[in-house]
Amino acid sequence: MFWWEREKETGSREHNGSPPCGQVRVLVVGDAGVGKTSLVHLILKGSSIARPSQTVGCTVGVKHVSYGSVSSSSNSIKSDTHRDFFVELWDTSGHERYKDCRSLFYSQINGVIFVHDLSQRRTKANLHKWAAEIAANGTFSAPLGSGGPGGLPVPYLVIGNKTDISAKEGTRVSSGNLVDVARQWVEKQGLLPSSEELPLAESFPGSSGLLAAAKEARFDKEAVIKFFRMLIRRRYFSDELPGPSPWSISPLQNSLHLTSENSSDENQLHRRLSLSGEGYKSSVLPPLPAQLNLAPPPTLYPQQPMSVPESYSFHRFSTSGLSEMGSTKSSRADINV
Ligand SMILES: Nc1nc2c(ncn2[C@@H]2O[C@H](COP(=O)(O)OP(=O)(O)OP(=O)(O)O)[C@@H](O)[C@H]2O)c(=O)[nH]1
Repeated sequence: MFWWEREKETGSREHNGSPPCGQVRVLVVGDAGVGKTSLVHLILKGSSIARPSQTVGCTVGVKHVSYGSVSSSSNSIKSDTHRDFFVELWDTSGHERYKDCRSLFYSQINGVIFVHDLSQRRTKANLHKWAAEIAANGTFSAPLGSGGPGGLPVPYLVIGNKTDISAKEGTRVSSGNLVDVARQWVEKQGLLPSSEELPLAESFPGSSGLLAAAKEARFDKEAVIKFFRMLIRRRYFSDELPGPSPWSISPLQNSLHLTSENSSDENQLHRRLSLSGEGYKSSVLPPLPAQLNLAPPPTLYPQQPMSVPESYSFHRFSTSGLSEMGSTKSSRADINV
């Protein structure tokens, strides 16, 4: 099954009377039960989901993200411009059952969010397989000049979930994954019908990581939004980048927890712009530089491939390096939501 979900808060709203003027597509992948659907819900709604059902195939959610820039005219007078964009979040099922068909959803990808369960080390190691699968079977929009993990040619973000049950790693096992194992066993026996309803949520300890994160506002929303904006910039504004990307800085600074690295104009931009797009006040705006020669697709489908010459070294928006992605060591560098 495949359906389209729009963000309720902003999806039906057209800021400033203008529809969003482009979109980027982000795949959300990881093993079954790591919390992809929960994460996407948190990103879209800003709240936790109590009992997510297992994703069947793929679910697409859409978030509005505003992107702006400070442009300089020839007479050195600066003007602010900003636009709304769709960020499509393609939440793909991590279940083995969909392995053969899920590459259907690996189409025109701008970026990838990898999710793993901090209490289940193998889910982090498996991210390499996910990266390789996507790299081998996907098509990409605005690809990087060189490949990342598994040859993945687009920026990615790694998110470690279930911090609440990973605290005593090694001494405690995620009950959620025990349930998953049980579910897989039951399915293999042919005992579980297509409804796939097992009471996953009820098996967890009282506080869930995402739930707690949502309640305590610990969710690093800004880092995620920054990732989305970076993808928007790459796709639609790449000709605004005169030199190396602000992300292509020394590896030591490649941390999602570091905001100091973002002393670029993009960070100032974040301060100026509302994350949710609220306060979007400007009237009719001139075309953005990249749009002068790029026609954004009028609808979400089909997304047109775009070739962007990558003459700069691009930083992957992840603090987990290739090797670490396959390692079992948990890293402070991941966003732990
Ligand atoms: N303890 C705990 N449980 C969580 C957390 N996040 C999600 N869960 C639970 O983990 C289970 C699986 O979450 P989902 O979001 O459906 O996982 P998924 O990765 O989308 O799973 P698939 O659709 O099967 O690929 C659900 O019962 C969630 O309530 C968390 O941070 N902590």
